[in-house]
Amino acid sequence: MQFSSPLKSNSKKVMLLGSGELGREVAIEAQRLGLEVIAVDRYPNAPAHQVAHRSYVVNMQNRDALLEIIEREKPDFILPEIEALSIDALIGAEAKGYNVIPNASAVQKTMNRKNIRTFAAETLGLNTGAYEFVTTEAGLRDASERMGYPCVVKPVMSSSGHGQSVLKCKEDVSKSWEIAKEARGDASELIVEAFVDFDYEITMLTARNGKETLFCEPIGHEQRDGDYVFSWQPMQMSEIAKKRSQEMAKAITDGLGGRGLFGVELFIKGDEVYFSEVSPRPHDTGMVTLITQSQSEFALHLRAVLGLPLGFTFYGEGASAAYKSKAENFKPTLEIDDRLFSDNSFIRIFSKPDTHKGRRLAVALVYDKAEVALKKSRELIELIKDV
Ligand SMILES: Nc1ncnc2c1ncn2[C@@H]1O[C@H](COP(=O)(O)OP(=O)(O)OP(=O)(O)O)[C@@H](O)[C@H]1O
Ligand SMILES: NCC(=O)N[C@@H]1O[C@H](COP(=O)([O-])[O-])[C@@H](O)[C@H]1O
Ligand SMILES: [Mg+2]
Repeated sequence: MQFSSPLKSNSKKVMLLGSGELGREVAIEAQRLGLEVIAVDRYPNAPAHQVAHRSYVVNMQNRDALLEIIEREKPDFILPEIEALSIDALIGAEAKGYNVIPNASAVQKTMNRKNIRTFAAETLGLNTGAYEFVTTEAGLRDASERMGYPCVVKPVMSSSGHGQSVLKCKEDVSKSWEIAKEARGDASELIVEAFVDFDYEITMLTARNGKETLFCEPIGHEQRDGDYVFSWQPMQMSEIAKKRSQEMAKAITDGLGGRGLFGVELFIKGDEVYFSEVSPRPHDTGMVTLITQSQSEFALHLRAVLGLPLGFTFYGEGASAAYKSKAENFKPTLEIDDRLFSDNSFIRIFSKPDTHKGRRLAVALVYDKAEVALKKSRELIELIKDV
């Protein structure tokens, strides 16, 4: 394959739609391969804006605004980095011959929990917990009665736990309805899921380059309020659960098609595997691969997109811990203890231009036996403070 220099008439261009911490790592890997990087997001000075050749600020849910930037830049690859995008723009771009990663239909399915759940469970026949969709508070009340308590309520379009709640009893219905409404606006739907009492949950990073499918070692993770706080790799699993997880990851990624890396989220109970959801792009819990693999999930994403070989070396076990802001701040400043800068631990700061309570600002990475690394990352993350 030929690799040109950026900013030339024959440059290869990648356009990131979403320029957060995950996009920033993709942008850095793209720069390393001589690609020209265009970073788009809804606010200025987003993390990937700061390392791209050019950046744009636009309402990415506006079809015309997004298509205008695509037509102006004519990227070789369009890499969706978040879910909240105008799908009409992506379908339109694909129809005009643009290469949307992994493809517009996969983006459309995965951005909406109803689409991906019915595709996985009903079209592909993958094992999931019970689920129903509702559009009214009365519908939610009835569905949760049928489902039993606890059950999990989520807007069909949301991520990082926004609008999500666990319904523990009948009396929680109104509260859950309100929580979901705040995050979803008023036009959408909710999924009511039976609570899966799993032993542990994993992300199976799965890359497809058009010729082969490659799996990373399973990543274990811990979530709080629907958002990741700790992840470690590898997650110790029985051989049978690991094999079933890979089979499920293969089935869902084959079903979605296209090239790129996917984060397949699975719940494991004993040897039983439940499909939860899938990101058609690098996954936040996969930031641990920045320290465990010769080719991180971000590097593998680009290799897959470009159709390059997917090999990599697993350097060794490790863990990651997300640092979330404690307060609103227009000048985010972190006080980080020297103990984070050790032989086998370090920190990546995302450089977000402003922050609010709960916004993820940095990740601590520890290279050690997974159990030890996780314990250490729990301690180290406490040594960071908002100033
Ligand atoms: N049906 C369920 N039973 C038990 N736990 C659940 C269920 N659904 C979600 N959870 C828990 O909540 C977490 C977040 O759920 P989910 O992945 O669906 O939300 P999300 O907002 O898409 O998160 P992200 O964007 O960070 O992946 C899961 O990783 C899991 O820990
Ligand atoms: N689980 C999805 C996920 O981790 N997405 C990552 O968070 C950014 C948004 O952060 P922000 O809300 O702080 O702008 C996204 O741009 C992406 O990098
Ligand atoms: Mg998830």
